[in-house]
Formats: sequence, C-alpha cells, structure tokens
Amino acid sequence: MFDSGAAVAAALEAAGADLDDAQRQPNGVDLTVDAVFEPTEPGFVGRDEKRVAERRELEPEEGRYRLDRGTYVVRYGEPVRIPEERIGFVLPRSTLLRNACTLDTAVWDAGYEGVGEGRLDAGHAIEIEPGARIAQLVLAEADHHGTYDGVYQGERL
Ligand SMILES: O=c1ccn([C@H]2C[C@H](O)[C@@H](COP(=O)(O)OP(=O)(O)OP(=O)(O)O)O2)c(=O)[nH]1
Repeated sequence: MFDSGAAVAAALEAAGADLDDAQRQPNGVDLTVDAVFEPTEPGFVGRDEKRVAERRELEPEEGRYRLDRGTYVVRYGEPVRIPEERIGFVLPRSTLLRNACTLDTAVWDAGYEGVGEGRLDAGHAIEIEPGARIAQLVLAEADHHGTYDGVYQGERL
C-alpha cells in the first residue's frame, strides 16, 4: 500500500521541506534540482569501505543548466525523512523520459533523513532550470529491521 501524496507531503514538511502547490501530486511529492555535479575522479566501492568521488558543481548559464548528453549527479532541493514502517522510491518526472533523459535512484530507507542525491542520465542534451521539478518521491508501507544508520544519515541538513 502506498501513501497518498498528502501523507508524503506531511512527511517532508515534518523534515523541514518548504513545498509549493505544484510539488503536491496525487501519489507523492515532486522533488526539485538544487545542484548538478560531474565527478572528476573515480569513486570507490569496496567490501568494507566506500568513497564518493570528488565532483565539480556545474554553474547555470543564463538561468539554466545546459547539459550535454552524459551522466551527472543531482542533489535534490528538499530535505527528506522516511518515516518508520515506510520505504521511499524516487522516480523520474515523465517529462525527463519524454526528453530521452532519466534519473537512476536507489532505496530510501526507513529512518533516513537528509538531502539526497541521484544520477541524472541525459540521453540527449537537455536544459534544466535550477529549482525545477525533476523527480517524484513516493512512500510505501514496509516492514523493516532497524532503521537507516549509515554515513549518509543527516547529510546536508
Ligand atoms: O537514489 C537515492 C537513494 C537513496 N538515497 C539516500 C536514502 C538512503 O537511505 C541513503 C543510503 O542509501 P543506500 O543504503 O542505498 O546507500 P549505500 O551506498 O548502501 O550506503 P550505506 O552503506 O550507508 O547503506 O541514501 C539517496 O540519496 N538517493
């Protein structure tokens, strides 16, 4: 069972998100883009350790990120808190797909709180305004064992 958009909005507002009406969707809440990055070196995923690669933040040109075809990291504009007994999924806004672009996202764990990031895959050049809605967060009821307690807990709050 998935929560209503109003319930997702309440969870985000409890985490401090300042939502406008356009972000409130029937089944979830749209997330905006706050920053776009390009990794500048290899990252590391090991058996016990991991490291996020250094990256360069892209500057908007005349009010738009002008992205060539390629892969980028985006930081969302809203703080997110995943309530207990829930799991979060972030899906790309369909307009991205209709423009041959997408977001790749992972599981948002129960108990996670922070401003998250995702992978923006531009299959074709695209222009995106800072603050534009690019994704939608939905919350589903879920059993879980413990809550998120990893290194990203509380990130950028
Ligand atoms: O696309 C996503 C998916 C999740 N998250 C947030 C919420 C999630 O709870 C947290 C950690 O995600 P995950 O557990 O997939 O990351 P990990 O690389 O396995 O980190 P850890 O070892 O801390 O679990 O990052 C994002 O920012 N972006």
